[in-house]
Amino acid sequence: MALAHMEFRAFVQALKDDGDLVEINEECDPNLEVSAIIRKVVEHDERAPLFNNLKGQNENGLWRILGAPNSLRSDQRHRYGRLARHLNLPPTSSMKEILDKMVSAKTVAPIPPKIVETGPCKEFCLTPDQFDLNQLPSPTLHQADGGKYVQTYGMFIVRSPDGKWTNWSIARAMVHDKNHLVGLVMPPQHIAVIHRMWKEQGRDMPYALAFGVPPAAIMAASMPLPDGLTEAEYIGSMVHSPLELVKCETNDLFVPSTSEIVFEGTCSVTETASEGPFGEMHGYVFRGDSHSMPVYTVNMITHRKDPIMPVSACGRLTDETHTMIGPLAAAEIGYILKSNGLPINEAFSPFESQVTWVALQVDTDKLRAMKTTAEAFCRQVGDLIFRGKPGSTIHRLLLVGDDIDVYDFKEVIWAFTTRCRPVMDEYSYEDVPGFPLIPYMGHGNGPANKGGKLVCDCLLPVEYTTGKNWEAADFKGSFPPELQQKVLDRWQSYGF
Ligand SMILES: Cc1cc2c3c(c1C)C(C)(C)C[C@@H](C(=O)Cc1ccccc1)N3c1c([nH]c(=O)[nH]c1=O)N2C[C@H](O)[C@H](O)[C@H](O)COP(=O)(O)O
Ligand SMILES: [K+]
Repeated sequence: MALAHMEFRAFVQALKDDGDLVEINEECDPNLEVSAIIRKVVEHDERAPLFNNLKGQNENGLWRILGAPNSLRSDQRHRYGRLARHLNLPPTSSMKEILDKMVSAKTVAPIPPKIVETGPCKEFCLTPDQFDLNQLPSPTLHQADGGKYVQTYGMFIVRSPDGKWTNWSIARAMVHDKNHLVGLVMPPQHIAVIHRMWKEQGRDMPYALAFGVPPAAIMAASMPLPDGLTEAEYIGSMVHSPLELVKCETNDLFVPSTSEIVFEGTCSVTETASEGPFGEMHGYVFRGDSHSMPVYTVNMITHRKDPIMPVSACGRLTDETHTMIGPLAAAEIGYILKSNGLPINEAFSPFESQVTWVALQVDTDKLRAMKTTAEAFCRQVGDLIFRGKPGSTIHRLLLVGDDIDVYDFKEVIWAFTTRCRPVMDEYSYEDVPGFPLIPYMGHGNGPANKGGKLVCDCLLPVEYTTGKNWEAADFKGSFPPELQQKVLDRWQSYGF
């Protein structure tokens, strides 16, 4: 058995070995029942459900469903265990260790993938006359959704017309008819950038949609890596070994050879259909919230025996749209700020902000050496992030001092509520792209796609000049270390 981060099926086995899997063998209905179970799981950080017996499975077991593939564990010591298993890290890894791993490949040479002749994903091949996406167990995830969102944790593979750039990303798609999907293709996402390139040439865009890819790959697919970067090479250097890819049957794209299921086809650059509404990552589904989006033709399905379809039933906390989209954007944002010489130690997107915020821990010694002002510094940070793609889903950047652990929301909200004077310490951005999925944008009072962003300065003025002039009125901040140690040593004997 391969390693969990390199093969999806090994990943599922690793969850089972961790006691982090519930195998449901009684028949479940992909119409809402499966998603209701997944929603209850992710709202309580329960074990991941593997649905082995779905209504609509075909004679070769196409398909089973793994719900909550990258959500949280209830045991605080293994809270991010499922994310860690995606990256071959110990299940006790912290979010910092996970995000550092995602950024680690930036400073090493890319390792190109290895092309292999065939692989498990080729065990079965179905032409359009042999499948009907409406008869297969495509799940309906929320009762108000506009369709069956079969694609929520698969990986789109698209390539620029000149062949130089192959992008891997997660973007949602729902069943349109027996062998068509309609999917969200939204600027500034790379799938939209590449789709535009094909549109300008008047040619439909070849795509592959691989489900149950190597977990390390799906993590990079969900990260806003630089334009032009081919994720396959990035992942290779991140895991220190080439990914094994196999050629599609109906186009020249390559997919991970151990993928559970592969849809191959072309994405129209002219034909659109109604996409949505969809129960989205900020926790809402608005009736009537549908838009014209490109139609994908499915020209072939290849798959393993008894394949597993991963499903992210997204919405309110805490599912893959929170554990991945925010944190991975924060990792890229932190990297951009550091590589521009700004004194940033850590970056994280708090789940409690519905991943609309990124908190940035500032190295205040280096900040003071800059002899800058709050306004100048905040504008420097805001201009770098809000005018770039990685910040596109983030609407608040919080600058906090070195005493604040950005991975702990209690710390972040304490600094925000006590050190950032509303309005005066906030620097607004109304002339930058906005994220329309956030309800106050897409269903609010202002333009859906523009503005509504802030840099919030949660550093007190002294932190820019002479340094912290306060002590925290708490156990660690207001008592001599030896007394703290004495109290800790005697805690039991006191009677606690
Ligand atoms: C982990 C996850 C991620 C996304 C999405 C979902 C999940 C589980 C689902 C499918 C559940 C929900 C869906 C969304 O509705 C959320 C969303 C997020 C960002 C932009 C639009 C929608 N979505 C998604 C997403 N990107 C989108 O372009 N339409 C999408 O449909 N993303 C984010 C996207 O993968 C990241 O932004 C990557 O950086 C994109 O790669 P690059 O373009 O940077 O190379
Ligand atoms: K990506």
